Amino acid sequence: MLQQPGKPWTWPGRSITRLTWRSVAPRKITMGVFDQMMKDFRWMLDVLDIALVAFIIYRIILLIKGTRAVQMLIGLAVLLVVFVVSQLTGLYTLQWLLDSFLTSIILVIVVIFQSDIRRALMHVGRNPFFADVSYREETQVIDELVTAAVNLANKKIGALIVIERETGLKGFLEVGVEIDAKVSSDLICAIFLPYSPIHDGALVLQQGRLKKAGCFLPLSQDPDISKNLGTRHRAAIGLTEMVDAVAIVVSEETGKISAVVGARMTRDLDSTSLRRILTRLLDPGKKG
Ligand SMILES: Nc1ncnc2c1ncn2[C@@H]1O[C@H](COP(=O)(O)OP(=O)(O)OP(=O)(O)O)[C@@H](O)[C@H]1O
Repeated sequence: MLQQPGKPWTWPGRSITRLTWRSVAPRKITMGVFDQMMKDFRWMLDVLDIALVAFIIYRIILLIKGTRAVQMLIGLAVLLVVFVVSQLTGLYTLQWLLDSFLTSIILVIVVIFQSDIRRALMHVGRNPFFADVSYREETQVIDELVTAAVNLANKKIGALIVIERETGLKGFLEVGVEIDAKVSSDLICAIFLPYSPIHDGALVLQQGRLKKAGCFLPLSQDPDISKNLGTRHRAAIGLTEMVDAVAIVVSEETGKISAVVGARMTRDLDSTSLRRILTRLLDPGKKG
């Protein structure tokens, strides 16, 4: 572009005025048509907008149903009601206090619900457990897991078995020992025998196979967990707070079998109830 003293900016051979008029005029017409279209179909966008927000709220409710997050949400709702009441009644100090708290509410929500948010975001990277396995093999895997858990429980041998579902477990497998074997109850029992060098830690299943043993999982920091539960159970809860995996825990102390998913533990299972839970959660026959 060139500029001579006292003259407008020019592109070689054209003045800016002409260039601007030519380019803007058709754009004005296009914008007019676009605006009109947006006005005509506004109701459609409104319906889409409401449907999307309803869907997001529905998914959030499904995600937090039955978790600690519900109690915290109720707590936040109570604070909101107190804030409105303090505004209506003119309780200025209380109003100021709650106002300062509620202005940073987004930050508070992110901190309180960090594990739920992490779990929801991780859901995006889908990686179904039975992606490359036939239906017959799928039910066989569940049978082998149930047999192993029952055998270990009968002998009061402690075990922690983690089954990956849609969320990848790669980040938790760094310290484990590679196995990559077909799922067999005998092999699972052998891994957890007290003299086995890899009996400590968790056995992890991925894509229908025994992938790694001796894996170290994050321990839950939840203060509400019963004091009777030690680190094996806490590790199962800790992992499932973060990912959608299923954990089977066999207690060395009591010989009881538990299944943990979404940080919720179902205790004292027998072979029938464990099979039912695994069949529901792993959903054999359904491909992702
Ligand atoms: N962070 C962890 N990740 C994986 N496995 C763990 C972890 N912490 C402990 N374990 C396993 O749990 C075992 C200790 O279990 P502990 O007795 O503390 O727990 P527990 O929940 O009381 O189980 P149990 O009822 O079997 O005694 C360890 O030997 C180890 O195999």
